[in-house]
Amino acid sequence: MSIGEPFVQLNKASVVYRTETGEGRPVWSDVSLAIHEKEWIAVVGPNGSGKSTLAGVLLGLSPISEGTVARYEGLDNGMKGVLQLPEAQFIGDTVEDELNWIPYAQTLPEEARAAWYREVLAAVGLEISPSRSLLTLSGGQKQLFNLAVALATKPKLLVCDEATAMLDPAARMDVLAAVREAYRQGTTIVWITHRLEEASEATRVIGFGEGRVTYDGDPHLFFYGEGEVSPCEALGFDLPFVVQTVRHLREQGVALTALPLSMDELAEAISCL
Ligand SMILES: Nc1ncnc2c1ncn2[C@@H]1O[C@H](COP(=O)(O)OP(=O)(O)OP(=O)(O)O)[C@@H](O)[C@H]1O
Repeated sequence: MSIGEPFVQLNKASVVYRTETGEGRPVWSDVSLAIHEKEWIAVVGPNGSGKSTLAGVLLGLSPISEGTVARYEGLDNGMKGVLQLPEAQFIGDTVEDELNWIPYAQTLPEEARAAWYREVLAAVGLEISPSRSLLTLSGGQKQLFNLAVALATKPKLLVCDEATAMLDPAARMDVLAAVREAYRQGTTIVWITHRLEEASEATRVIGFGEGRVTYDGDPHLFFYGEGEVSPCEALGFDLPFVVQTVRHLREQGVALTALPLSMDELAEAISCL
């Protein structure tokens, strides 16, 4: 891979779905974007704005109607998706069946596998028996397991579509920790989410709305903006708690030198006052 060559590149891409009556319904059009190694991209936008469609296009599961999509050849099997219906992605019957499909599992001697299963499951905070039938897992457990399987393949590019949608707050923290660790180890992340606070660690935010990309750039600028209305608010979202707090502080005449996005960053900025 030459330096700067993107993993995936969309050029003037559009997606049109056919309706029941045969008409074309555009989801988004004229989308040009490139996903580079070492990025952590949060994709946000209202319901129906086409975020899952983007996931499908990136993963090569959905066709585009116009424009081009190019994928870096060296990605090979190094691209993984964690999609909204986890069970649709399972191929095995049990936890261990599913994990045994991963090529690395096949290099492990039988005696080493149990420890590896535990490690893979623990990465997302799952404590389930390897012999458990996948059908008996709860919705949240299926979602966690699907992510665990994707992470265990150590993908170069991981595309997650609402991977925390069914999770309780503690499990959500576990998932974010696991994704943070994968990112630290070199996995490029595309993170589609409705929870804006999950965009706080991203290196870039892409906002979808009104059938197009409305924002593509720095997360701080997305949330704080430059004018009265930030790009986040322009998409119809309430600002996350941390950003609202900074705004209130500003209104009280307290100006922070940093623009925090997470609670930890907010605490640090306040401690510097
Ligand atoms: N297979 C399909 N056939 C026809 N229309 C579709 C199909 N898949 C999605 N759509 C339509 O395309 C639009 C975008 O859907 P998509 O699921 O990509 O949005 P989204 O931003 O992920 O939404 P959400 O946040 O609700 O998950 C919606 O209007 C949806 O109804």
